[in-house]
Amino acid sequence: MDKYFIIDFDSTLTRVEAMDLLASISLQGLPQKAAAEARIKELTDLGMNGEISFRDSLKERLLLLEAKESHLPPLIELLKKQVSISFQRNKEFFKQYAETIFVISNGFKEYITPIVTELGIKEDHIYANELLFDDNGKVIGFSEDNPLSKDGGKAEVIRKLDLDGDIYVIGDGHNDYEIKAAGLANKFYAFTENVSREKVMKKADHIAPSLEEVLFENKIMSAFSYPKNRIKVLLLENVHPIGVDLLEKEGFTVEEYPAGLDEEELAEKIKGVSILGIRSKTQVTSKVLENADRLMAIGAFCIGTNQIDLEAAQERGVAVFNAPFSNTRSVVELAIGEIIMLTRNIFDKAVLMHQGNWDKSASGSKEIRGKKLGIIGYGNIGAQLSVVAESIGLDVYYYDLEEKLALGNATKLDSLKELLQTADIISLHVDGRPENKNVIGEAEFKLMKDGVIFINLSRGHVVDIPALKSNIESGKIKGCAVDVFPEEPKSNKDPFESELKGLPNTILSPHIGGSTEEAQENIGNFVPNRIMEYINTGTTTNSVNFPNLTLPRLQNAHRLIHIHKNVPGIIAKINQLFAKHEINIAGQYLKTNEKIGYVITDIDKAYSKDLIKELRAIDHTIKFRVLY
Ligand SMILES: NC(=O)C1=CN([C@@H]2O[C@H](COP(=O)(O)OP(=O)(O)OC[C@H]3O[C@@H](n4cnc5c(N)ncnc54)[C@H](O)[C@@H]3O)[C@@H](O)[C@H]2O)C=CC1
Ligand SMILES: O=C(O)CCC(=O)C(=O)O
Repeated sequence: MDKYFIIDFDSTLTRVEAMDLLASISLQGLPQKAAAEARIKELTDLGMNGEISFRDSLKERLLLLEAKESHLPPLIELLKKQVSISFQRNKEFFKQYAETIFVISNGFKEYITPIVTELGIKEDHIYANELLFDDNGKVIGFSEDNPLSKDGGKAEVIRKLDLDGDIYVIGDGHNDYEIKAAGLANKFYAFTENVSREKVMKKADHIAPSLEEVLFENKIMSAFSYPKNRIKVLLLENVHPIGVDLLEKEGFTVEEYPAGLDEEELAEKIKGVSILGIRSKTQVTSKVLENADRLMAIGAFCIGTNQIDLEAAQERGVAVFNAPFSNTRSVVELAIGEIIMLTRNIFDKAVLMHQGNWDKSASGSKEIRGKKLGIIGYGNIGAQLSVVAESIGLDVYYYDLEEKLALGNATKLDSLKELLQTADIISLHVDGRPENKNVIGEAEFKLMKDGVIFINLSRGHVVDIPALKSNIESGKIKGCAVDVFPEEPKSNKDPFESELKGLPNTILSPHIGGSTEEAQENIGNFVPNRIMEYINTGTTTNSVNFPNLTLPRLQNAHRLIHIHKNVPGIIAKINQLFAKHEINIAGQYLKTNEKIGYVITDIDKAYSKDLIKELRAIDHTIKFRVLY
């Protein structure tokens, strides 16, 4: 049985309403332009929602237009650039199915024909209204004999076509739904790539945010192996709008949530989600991952990834990406600011001022020049702090578990003990790995100099809080800044509880070391791009738990992505299957880590479904997907 596709033009095949564009051309320079354009838009929407008769709406709109034949060529040029993105992507579909695709529109043939024939749609498969012109080329009306100039016209055209097969209507308006309502179509797809009309969507059999959705539903090969709108993205903790926008523009279905979620909530919410975006608060535990039935990637919109069970994610074939440098500078600037504030007792003095007390004295206030800054954890933040601190006169010492290049004049120390005994100011920049729990506790505070300044902008659990509190109270620590806490509120609405509240010369901040507009914008750009590269090409550059592979763009081939446990012989098995199915390998890329193997194979276009089944069935396969 043949499948016929009836496609609407305005706001479906093109991203715009052609009449709106025509109005902006024909009314150019006329005093009534703004008012006429607004009324045309209003009439279009009323017509699309079925709230006024179509013929009335068309008549009134044409009258407002002041259009001439000479306005058509520029209109056509503009419309050519406005073909809907997913239609542009799927030109192959229009060529292959030319015999069964019809465009039926209440717009006008004069501009529709040049646009849709370019896509490969046959001229005699275009049904639309026709303009009438006077001798001077002015538009004076439309052919009223044409059924498409009145309500129910689309149904009438289809009835006359008498198509023998299943009929699928793709459109954004009420008049498209009417074809189904008249019993003339098997399915009505509400096409929402350009506009979403609530009333129309409610009546649709299926919502199609892109043409791929329709093609996928009908098992027709499309530009993407899987419609992007079926990829559900869950973004928690107020990810920057740039990030949300990028993922939406890619065609994914994005759900946002302003706060973090606890384990139970996330374990429920994660079902059906393909991409999860979090910041530092949300714990992605193995329990959450057990329920993650469709998860492909996690984006940590921050630096730290200790909140994610990276090993469990890896074992389930879920790639994790973060933004390793996007907020580094912001943390460093806060550390520098706090070092100066604490060394000068500004925080306590400011509190006194707000209470009406004037305490002008130099006692206990010092310059930072020449003071010894001890950095624990000389990674990206520690090293950047080292450079900036040195440039304003601090004498830098550092300790790291790993061998790190000393920048500038910084002095590397061989033990934590040595660093604690040396520094006047200690700033903690270790990562949040579990082994770092209470890396600074009572014993470590004891080793510090009396009157030390202590700063923790890394993770809350790396410092023993009761020990910190008693050392501030005793005066051993003269000034302290803490930005991160073992327990942090899930959202801005939840209360903040900590033993550190109310202590002298202690700056508490709500985990905002990386919260600058610049950093959040950087992160909002960086992480979605890594995720999209992974989804679209398989590239894992910058993944924190997957073998890093940078792949070439896929050209005229299928890309098969196989993630498996790293046991001997898997590659041999994969390649035996290609040989058995006489598949030509265009390129193969492999990388492993301790736990998993990541193999990408580009093959010629043709392959059988059996090959895919057999590849999936190889023992120790974790995940498999096809890209084209
Ligand atoms: N407060 C905030 O808003 C922010 C906090 N952070 C935290 O800062 C941490 C550090 O960030 P980066 O410097 O970019 O990470 P990084 O991974 O580049 O550096 C961490 C360094 O700490 C070292 N290290 C780990 N444990 C250690 C230990 N026990 N003793 C000595 N050295 C140790 C590592 O070898 C590494 O060189 C992040 O993991 C994150 O938890 C990051 C950004 C913003
Ligand atoms: O801004 C955030 O949510 C987290 C910042 C942070 O701690 C990080 O980048 O690791």
